[in-house]
Amino acid sequence: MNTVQVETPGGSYPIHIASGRLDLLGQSIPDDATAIALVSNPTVYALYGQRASQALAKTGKRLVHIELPDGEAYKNWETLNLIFDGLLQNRLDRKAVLVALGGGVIGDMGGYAASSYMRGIRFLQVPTTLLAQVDSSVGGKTGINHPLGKNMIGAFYQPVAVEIDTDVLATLPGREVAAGLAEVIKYGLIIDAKFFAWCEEHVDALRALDSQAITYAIQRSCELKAYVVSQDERESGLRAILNFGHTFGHAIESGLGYGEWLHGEAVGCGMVQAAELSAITSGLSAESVQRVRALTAAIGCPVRPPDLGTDRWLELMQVDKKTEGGRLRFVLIPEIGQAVFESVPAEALRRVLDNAALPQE
Ligand SMILES: NC(=O)c1ccc[n+]([C@@H]2O[C@H](COP(=O)([O-])OP(=O)(O)OC[C@H]3O[C@@H](n4cnc5c(N)ncnc54)[C@H](O)[C@@H]3O)[C@@H](O)[C@H]2O)c1
Ligand SMILES: O=C(O)C(=O)C[C@@H](O)[C@H](O)[C@H](O)COP(=O)(O)O
Ligand SMILES: [Zn+2]
Repeated sequence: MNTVQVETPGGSYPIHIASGRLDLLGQSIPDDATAIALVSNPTVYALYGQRASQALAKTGKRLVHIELPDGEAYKNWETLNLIFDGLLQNRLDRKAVLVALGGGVIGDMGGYAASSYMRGIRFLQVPTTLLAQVDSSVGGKTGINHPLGKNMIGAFYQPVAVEIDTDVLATLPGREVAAGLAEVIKYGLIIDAKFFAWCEEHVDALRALDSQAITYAIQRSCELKAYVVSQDERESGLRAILNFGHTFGHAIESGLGYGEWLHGEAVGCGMVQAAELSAITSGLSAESVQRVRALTAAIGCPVRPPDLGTDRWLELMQVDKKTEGGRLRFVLIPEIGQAVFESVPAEALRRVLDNAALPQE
């Protein structure tokens, strides 16, 4: 088993990465827990609910299951309330532990519910998508979407542990694998050029979920994310680099309606746009932009942005949480493996967005 440790003011916890972790979930439930709420959706529960329940039942604690509808379109207030309904109807107290079993949608909503139920109960992240294993389960960003903007309501709230069972990726659709790989290559682009080059070399193995390659990619991603969030839990500086490609990506997600493009697909395309912007404003070479575009396409993500129209793009991006005093700010990469956080001249941004309006080839 590989273990990566996260150390933040809001909590320190292990990320366990191995085959078969699902059968050992009970080990991560604190001894003084009074009950366990297993939160998942019908897709994940049908595949892994029984195994997770059996492992949790070994603690001897009362176990209740709370089922949420599946999909990004349901990452909202109404669904969040279903979690509170389930916790209250089952009379779970302050010493209960919430277990989020699923992808990033379940993890973000489960974590946010845990942050505010009775002003905070403990929670365990059990990520079952590649994206959730390499990114969303780590670092304590929790929350829901608003029709006017992505992840607009939420809290920083750290789990007690992250349990990553690499076996569960076997049932993941190819499109979801591609979406997860987008966040993997993001780490290479912002902080580890050697890892980016490794991803280029191993792209076929990664797409095929080759066990050695994917386990290394998960571990390296978790190490890099743990390093960043341990430095800056609440995004007062460094952590913003994890948002590379997201100003464009979140605009795609909310502009098209949540769920049409997967989060990882939108981020993949957004990283290509952010690389183009970096070439105009921050000296990224044309060859490096081409490497970003080629690897994004090779993992199976779209590289051609949807034509939202430049004005609509600008309106959608304005909602970004990094905006200060109406001024948009971007994570840019002067070279692969290095990131800076800056505002850009309006003209440079327009050039990138106007490109998004070119006719399809
Ligand atoms: N908190 C963070 O730091 C952070 C980071 C990145 C992304 N996010 C958020 O995460 C969400 C995206 O997460 P996601 O990509 O995991 O999407 P998701 O949670 O919607 O899961 C994708 C699909 O895969 C299914 N699924 C899950 N595990 C499966 C498995 N093992 N086999 C088969 N199907 C499975 C799900 O039911 C769902 O239909 C977005 O809302 C995004 O904003 C948060
Ligand atoms: O953990 C972070 O910090 C990130 O930015 C990771 C992103 O991949 C993730 O999509 C996150 O949810 C975006 O956060 P937001 O604050 O831009 O909504
Ligand atoms: Zn993301």
